[in-house]
This record gives sequence, C-alpha cells and structure tokens, in this order.
Amino acid sequence: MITTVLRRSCLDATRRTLSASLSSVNAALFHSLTPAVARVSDLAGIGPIDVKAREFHFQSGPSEFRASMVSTAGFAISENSVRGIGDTESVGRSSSGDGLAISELGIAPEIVKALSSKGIEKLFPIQKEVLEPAMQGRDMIGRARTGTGKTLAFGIPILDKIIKFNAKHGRGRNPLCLVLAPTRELARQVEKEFRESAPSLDTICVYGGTPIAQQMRQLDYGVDVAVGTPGRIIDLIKRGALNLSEVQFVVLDEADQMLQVGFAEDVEIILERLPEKRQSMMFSATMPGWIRSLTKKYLNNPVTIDLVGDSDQKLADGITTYSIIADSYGRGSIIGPLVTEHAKGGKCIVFTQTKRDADRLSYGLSKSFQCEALHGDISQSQRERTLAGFRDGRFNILVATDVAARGLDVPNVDLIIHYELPNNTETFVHRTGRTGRAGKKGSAILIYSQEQTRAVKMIEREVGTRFIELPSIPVERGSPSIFDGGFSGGYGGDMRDRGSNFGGRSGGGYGSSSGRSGGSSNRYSGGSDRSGFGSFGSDRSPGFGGFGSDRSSQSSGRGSFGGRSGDYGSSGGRSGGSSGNRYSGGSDRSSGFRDFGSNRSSQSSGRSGFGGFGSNDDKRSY
Ligand SMILES: Nc1ncnc2c1ncn2[C@@H]1O[C@H](COP(=O)(O)OP(=O)(O)OP(=O)(O)O)[C@@H](O)[C@H]1O
Repeated sequence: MITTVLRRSCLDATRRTLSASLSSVNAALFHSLTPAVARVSDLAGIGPIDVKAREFHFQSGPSEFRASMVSTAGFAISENSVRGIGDTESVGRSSSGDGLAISELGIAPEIVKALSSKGIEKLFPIQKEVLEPAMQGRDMIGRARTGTGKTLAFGIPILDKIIKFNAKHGRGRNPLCLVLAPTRELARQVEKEFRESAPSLDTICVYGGTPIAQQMRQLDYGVDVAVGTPGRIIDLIKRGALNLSEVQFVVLDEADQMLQVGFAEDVEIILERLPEKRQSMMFSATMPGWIRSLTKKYLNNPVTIDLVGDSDQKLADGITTYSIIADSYGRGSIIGPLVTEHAKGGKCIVFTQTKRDADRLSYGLSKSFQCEALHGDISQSQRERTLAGFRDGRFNILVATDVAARGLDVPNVDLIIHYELPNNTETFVHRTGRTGRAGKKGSAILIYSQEQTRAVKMIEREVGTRFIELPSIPVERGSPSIFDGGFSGGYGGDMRDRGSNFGGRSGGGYGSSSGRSGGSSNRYSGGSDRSGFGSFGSDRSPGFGGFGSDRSSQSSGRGSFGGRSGDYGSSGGRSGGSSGNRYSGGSDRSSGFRDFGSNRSSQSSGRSGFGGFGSNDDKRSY
C-alpha cells in the first residue's frame, strides 16, 4: 500500500510539474487522471498531450513476444493431455521434457527476473499452451490439474501486456485487469503472485472483512490490476471507487465455482460493467459439462485449452489416494492416528463439511497436535493469521471447511484428509489438490462409512483414481472421544444419519446429539438449521465470515443492484429468500450418495441442477 501511494504520488508530482506549462483545460484533465491518460512521451516533455481514453491493442501481441518460441517450448513438468471440452477450437497435447527458458520468450525482463528469483525458469504445460493464444488476445477456457500453474498461465501474458502498454502509453488510474476469485484467501494469493511477478505494476486485492476506505484510497491513487471477490467489487463499483471502464483483461479463477447459481448473478453484474472489447479468460481444474453452455454467454469465440480431459484421471500425478472405513462414532478418533502415520510430521489439511465440525475437530486434535481451524465464521484477520501460520510451519495441521478447498497454494502439504465425503467430485478434486502441487508428491485419505461404499466407487470412476484401502482402526465405543470436553458423544448414535452423508444426510447429525441447533432436523434445511447454528448470522456481520462480510458491506448499499442478499460461501449469509430451496433439498439429500450422480447429471443438463446440491452447499458450509 505504502509503495503504491509513494509510486503514484511521485508520478503525480511529475505530472503536476509538467502540467503547469500546459493549457488549463489539458492540465485539469491531466491532473485528474480519469479515464484520460497522458502518454509517456508527454511526461518527458515531448509532444502534445494526447488526452483520450486508453485503448489497449490487445488483438496483436507485443512485437517482442516470440510466439514461435512458445510453440516449441517444452515443459518444466510433464502433463498428460487431452481433448478439449468446448465446442470451439481446442488444444490439448501430451508433452514432457526439458523446456525452453522463460527468459527466451521475449516477455518483459522484469517478469523474467521476478520469476527467476522464485526459481521459476521454465513454463509449465498449461502456461505454455495458454501463452500464445493469450498473447493473441483470444478469449479462453483453461483447464489443468490442481497445482499445475494456472495462475501464472493467465498471469504472465496479462502482466507482460500491461507492462509493455504502460511503457508506451503511461499509467492510468483505472485497472486494466480484473481477476475474480471465489474466496478471500484465493484472491489474496492471486494478487500476491501478480504483485511479485511484476513489481512495477500496482495491484490491489479487494475483499470483505477489511476496511473498505483503505481500498477506496488505494484505488484512488490508481492501480493496474484489481483482484477480488465479487461482493466487495460490486460494493466498490457502487460507491464510485472502482471504475471498470478500462478493463481489458478479465479472468474468472475457479470459473466453475464463479458461475454457479448464486455466484453467477454477481459475476454478471460485474461483467456488465466491463468494456465489450476485452479479453476474457476462465480457468479451473474442473469444468463440469454445464459450463459449456455458459461460456457462450461470457466469452467471444473462445479457445479451449484442456489438459485434463474427460477420460483421464483428474488429480495431479503425484497424489496417492487412500480410503478408510469408519463409522460416525469412530471417525473423530482415527484422525490422530492417520495424521501420525501418514503426515509424518509434515503439513496436513483435514476437510470437514461444517464450520462447527472444523472447530470441534481442531479443538480435539489440539490436545495432541499443533492445530488450528479455518472457516468462514472466523474473523478475517484471524483467518489470515491462521493461513500465514500454516504456511510458515508454526503449526502443521489445519482443519478447514471448503473455504480452503480451492486454489490455495501452500507448499509442501503432505496429506489431505477428507473427514467426510465431499459434496461432489469437483470438491473432491479441489480439496485433494491442496497436496501434490507443482510436481510434488502427496497423499489423500477419504474416510467413509459402510453405507457410502457406492459413493466411494463413484468418486473413483469420476476422478479416475483408485483408492488404496487402509486397514480400519479399531475404536472402542466406550473409549474417550477426541471431542471430549464439548463434543462428547456428538458423533455417537448418529450412524444412520452420517451414513447417508454423501447424498446429504438428513438426520440431526451433529446438531441433535450435541444439543445445539434447536432441534433442526436437517442441517440443510435452510432457515431453521441456520438459525440453530446461530453463528451463521454472524457470517454476515462486518468482520466475520468469509464471504459474509463481503456481502454485508454490499448489502449496505447494494439496493440499486437489486441483487440477492446471499453470500459467497458464507454459509449463513444466504438465509432465507431464494436460498431456502436450495438448501432444503431434503429429498435429494436423503437419497444418499445417489445424489452424487444425479446432481452431476443435472449439472450437465443445465445449471439448475446445482440447485439442490453440492455447489451451493459448498457456499453454505464455508
Ligand atoms: N513454471 C513454473 N515453474 C515452477 N513452479 C511454478 C511454475 N508455475 C507455477 N509454479 C508454482 O506452482 C504452484 C502451483 O501454481 P498455481 O497455484 O498457479 O496452481 P493452479 O493450477 O492454479 O492450482 P489450483 O487448481 O489448485 O488453483 C505455485 O506455487 C506456483 O508458484
């Protein structure tokens, strides 16, 4: 922030000096730095001021960019190939081998140097495939496995173009690039990667749970790249602080999540405010069938770059998957032994379905391990401290909801434990993908109950992996629970409920046995369940909840957008209103893992299929 202020201030000072000699009209325009921009040559005192809206000539790649080098570049890691998923031109190729250095591609030396300082010298496969069409200004859908470098795949060409554009035309006030991400943590990470890869550019990360005034000030000084979550972006637009009229590059990271019902409305509000002439890109490790029809709406003649394909295994190469059977009663007690045996002192993320379980499990584990919880009910500052502590190795076990499932890049996570079956295969892929990143090895353990055997097989089929079955760990019914001291018995006696979990367990599950929740009979049943939690509401209060506070600030002034009052993932944020139905799907859920399949098939037939299940549930359970 300070750097930004100084940098833009210095620029302004130069401009002020120069503007003294200009006509008053030009000087005023020049000084204000609104959509008008002065060329670099003007700043140097050469030639007249060219006051006009900036135009980014993205259709032709910068002359320095050597496309031919890209097409012959090899890879730093290997990636299996595949076929495209779209009905447009597709790319997918199998290649491996020692690749051409990034330094030889003609991209801005600043980027080459910055990447090199992080040990990034050669392109990963997705980066290589994306570079040329991105440089040509093509809209695209990019899909590659988790941890294979999608951020830099879109980051390198965009940053390169902006650096070269700024060098030629000077800097403006409004962002040229907008990246939308589904979670605050991911937005921060993407912005950091952009900032570190192109230190001369001004980047901003905007998301809820942090003071908006500071973000408004920073925007006022001028930025080149804005990264953020949709809620806060809309809020800033409404307040007149964020002007998207000059955006030339827009990226939907984790596109399949961003385009799910509930998210898509806000994405659309934002896209409507972008210039029509722009380059749009969508990236994710998962692109369900339903996304195809949507891309037509958002993308212009896109090229599809799919390095995953439908038939191949969907996980990164270095990941070994295990499964272990445990009934509801014993589930909490086997986590310790699994961590000890399989993480071997390294980093481990345990994914739970609910915030409450994350807290409880973390509490239980903290008696034996250094451990913290991460979910949407935790204040943003604490969330950031927790993630930083996990990255830095201050503690090694993170118990998280799906707020941590997508995109987060914490190096050297050795083990993922799915404490419960995720809601859908996409979530399984993303959760599991927090390990085995950038060519490293990792393991994932899926805990399931007898009743979920078919669901496990379905995951195997859809994800293209084979689970190695671990011997079950005996747990005596009378033995002390890991949750003693607040959760004793919480998992006991609910076996039937928990057994149908994959499809959506319909029983009281955690709630009834622990005495909370005011007798909610279905934790997905919308209002009553959420009110039972109590904490759901607080999601929406400032300072809370992942996406919640994002939206709480929106709701303070979003009237004109008329948007839903829901929330990004923030679970509780969506109480009532339209979301009620989505969560009420008792019948869907009670049908057990069958839903897994039916949900997916309804997804592919259209987005309405998401209504009942997984994706919205993801948001709810953050
Ligand atoms: N060319 C490269 N050489 C070495 N490391 C790289 C390269 N490109 C990216 N990385 C590193 O690989 C890691 C994973 O990258 P990134 O987070 O972009 O993956 P991703 O494909 O977006 O994953 P996800 O699907 O989980 O979001 C990061 O730590 C990044 O710095």
